[in-house]
Order: sequence, then structure tokens, then C-alpha cells
Amino acid sequence: MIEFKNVDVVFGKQPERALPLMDQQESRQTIQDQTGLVMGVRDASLKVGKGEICVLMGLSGSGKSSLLRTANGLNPVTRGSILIETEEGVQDFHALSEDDRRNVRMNTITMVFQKFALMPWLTVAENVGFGLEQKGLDKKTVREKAMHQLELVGLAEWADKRPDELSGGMQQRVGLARAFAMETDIILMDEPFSALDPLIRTQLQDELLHLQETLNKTVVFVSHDLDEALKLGNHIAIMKDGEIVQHDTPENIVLNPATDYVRDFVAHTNPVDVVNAQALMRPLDRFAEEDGRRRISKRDDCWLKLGGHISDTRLQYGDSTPLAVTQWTEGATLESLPKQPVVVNPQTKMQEVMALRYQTGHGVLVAENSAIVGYIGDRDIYHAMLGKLIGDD
Ligand SMILES: Nc1ncnc2c1ncn2[C@@H]1O[C@H](COP(=O)(O)OP(=O)(O)OP(=O)(O)O)[C@@H](O)[C@H]1O
Repeated sequence: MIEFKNVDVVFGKQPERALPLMDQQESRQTIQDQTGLVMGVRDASLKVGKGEICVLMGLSGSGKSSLLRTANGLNPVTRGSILIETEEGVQDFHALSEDDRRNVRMNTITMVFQKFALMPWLTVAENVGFGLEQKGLDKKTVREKAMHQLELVGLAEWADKRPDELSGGMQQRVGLARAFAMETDIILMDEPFSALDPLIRTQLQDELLHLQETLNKTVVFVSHDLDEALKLGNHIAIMKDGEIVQHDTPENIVLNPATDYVRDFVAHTNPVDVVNAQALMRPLDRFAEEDGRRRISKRDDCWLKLGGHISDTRLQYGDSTPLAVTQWTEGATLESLPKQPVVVNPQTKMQEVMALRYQTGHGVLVAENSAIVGYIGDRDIYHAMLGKLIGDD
């Protein structure tokens, strides 16, 4: 876990001089004109839990890197604090002694940069093991750990080559392997894929998501690419002029932009690609209960009767025969579906939900841990298409 609490970053001599002006909400330009100081970040608060990827997003100069770099001491914190969960408990990073801070940097935090920063005179495996060697691990363990990480990123057979024999994408994979080899809980990533071709970039994003499934790191990831942010982030923090203007789930960023700046960012995003069943659905408690059934739609006189198991659940229109429901498995062919209501999991993408709605002729049910938790009808789909969040009537 890492938490940024009311972090201000000011560059220049005697940076505290900027604080009163910042508190008066003066603009960056005014602060610079009056003090000669550059405001990098103003009052940024953000918490990233274990297993989460938080993407800092914004235009060039919005303060993403300035904020990220406070998390391992590469940038000063002029005011505010950064709390980091370490083996010794939660620590206020900038209040620590130089030695303790070094320990946190060594054992808890790793950073991956845009440029691969590999040492050309070392082999690939030596590059991956470099930090571990600095930590004082013996040569055999270092080699084993390095090889394990190289296997994870599919580069084991390149272990004894020099970095310049590898393509850019492969070098960045080595960068990832090196970061993961440190086995730290927190990984900071500053535009790690920006220098790569689009195709390689997509592959590395997929690989990062795949690794994250098992490694469960706390990741703070800087990007200026909305598609990348939407794909990778459990949460996205959009920054403008040094401030976080919205910190939210990808779905909410797209469906409920907090300001015009965010709205402009997401204007060309198709919600179908981003929104999932969880965000689309209306939770069950939104539907009135009568005689042990819930009324799903007044217009269609549609009722849901929950059973102990999903297989006992029934959807009924008026007095017609109750319909059994069937669990949808991701990737199954739509054409072979019976004309029967389906149940999806909360992560199912809107695109698929719409296809299922169309194919089955019924609304779509959502289940989590084998219990129905919500329902997606046409109205919910229209709302999302119109950029409104579910339930805002
Ligand atoms: N070391 C520094 N000294 C002085 N000003 C700095 C320093 N680092 C960053 N800045 C300024 O702080 C502001 C925020 O920059 P920052 O690099 O954090 O933005 P960014 O959103 O990461 O942009 P980019 O995508 O271009 O990297 C900018 O005005 C920048 O010029």
C-alpha cells in the first residue's frame, strides 16, 4: 500500500515560499511570476492498495512524474506525506532518516523507467540480478532469481546475451524482470512502454496484467495515453496543472467525467470498450420485492425469482412459464446460445453484454460467487451509451 497525503511539490530555492500562494489557489503562472518557483504538484491525495494498478494520467507537464517521483525520494515533498506499507508497518517515507529511507527504497519500492536503463556491459541475467546483488544476495541465488524472472517474461534463452543484442521491446521486458526480481511490494512505472511500437506496447501491457494476476503488486503507473490507462488501471488519477482532478475507476472516468478537462479526454472513448457488467448493472436491492420475487421491469411485467442456486433462478414475464437461466462462459460462441436469459460475471465487458442481450432477447443477470447480484436491462445499456452512470435517472 502506498498513500500520498496532501502532497505539494515545489521546485526551486526555498520552495516553502510558494505555499501561501498555493493555499490561495493562485495559478502556476502567478506563483512562478511572483516567486520564480515552479509548482509541480498541488495537494495531491491518493491511496493505492495492494494488488492495485493506479494510473496517473494527464497532458505533458500536468505533474504526473513529479508526483510519482516523490514516492521513492527522487523528488522532494515540500509539504504533505507519503505513507508506505513496509515490513515494519506503515512508514512516513519523508520523515525517515536517510538510512531508513534507503532501506525502504531497497526492500519495498522499485522503479521502471521509460528508457530501459540497462547496463550494456552486463549480460541480460546480470542486469536482472543487479539490484539483488546490491542487496547482498549470494551469486547462486541471484542467478536463480534472475532466471526465474526471465522465464516469466519469456526471455530465459537470452540470459547470457548483452542488452544491445535485444530489440527495444525485449529490453523493456528485461526492465520489467529486473523490477519484479527485487520482490518489492510497490512498483513505480514512469511511462515504461511509451518508447515502444504500438504492437509491442500492447503485448507488454498484456504481460504486465498477466504478471500482476499472480504477483499482486502495488503499482503506480504514469501514462499520457488514455487507452493504456483504461486498460491497465483499477483506478485512474487524472492530473491537470499539478492537481488531481478526478481519481476514479475507469468506468466512472468514462461515464461520469468530473470536469470538462476529463470530458475532453474521454470524448472519443467508446464506453463499450471500457465499461463492464459490474458498472452497468443495477444491484438487486434497486428492484422492489413482492411475494418473494423482484420486479425487474414494470413495462415488460418482468419478475426475477431467486433460487438457492443459479440453476433455480427464474425470470418470468407476466403469467407466462418461468424461464430458467444459464451461466455464460467467456469466449463461448453466441450463436449456439439458447434463447434463455444468461448470467455473466461482473468483469464481463459491455460489448459482450450487449451481444448477449441481442442474442437471447432478454436482459442479462450478473452473479458473483454463485449469487445473483444485479440485472442489466436495455435502460442500463442506453444510459451507459449516453455517458450516464447507471441509476441516474
Ligand atoms: N526538477 C525540476 N525542476 C524544475 N521544474 C520541474 C522539475 N521537474 C518537473 N518540473 C516542472 O514541473 C511541472 C510538472 O512536470 P512533470 O514532469 O511532473 O509533468 P508530467 O505530467 O510528468 O509531464 P510529462 O508527460 O511531459 O513527463 C512542469 O512544469 C515541469 O517543467
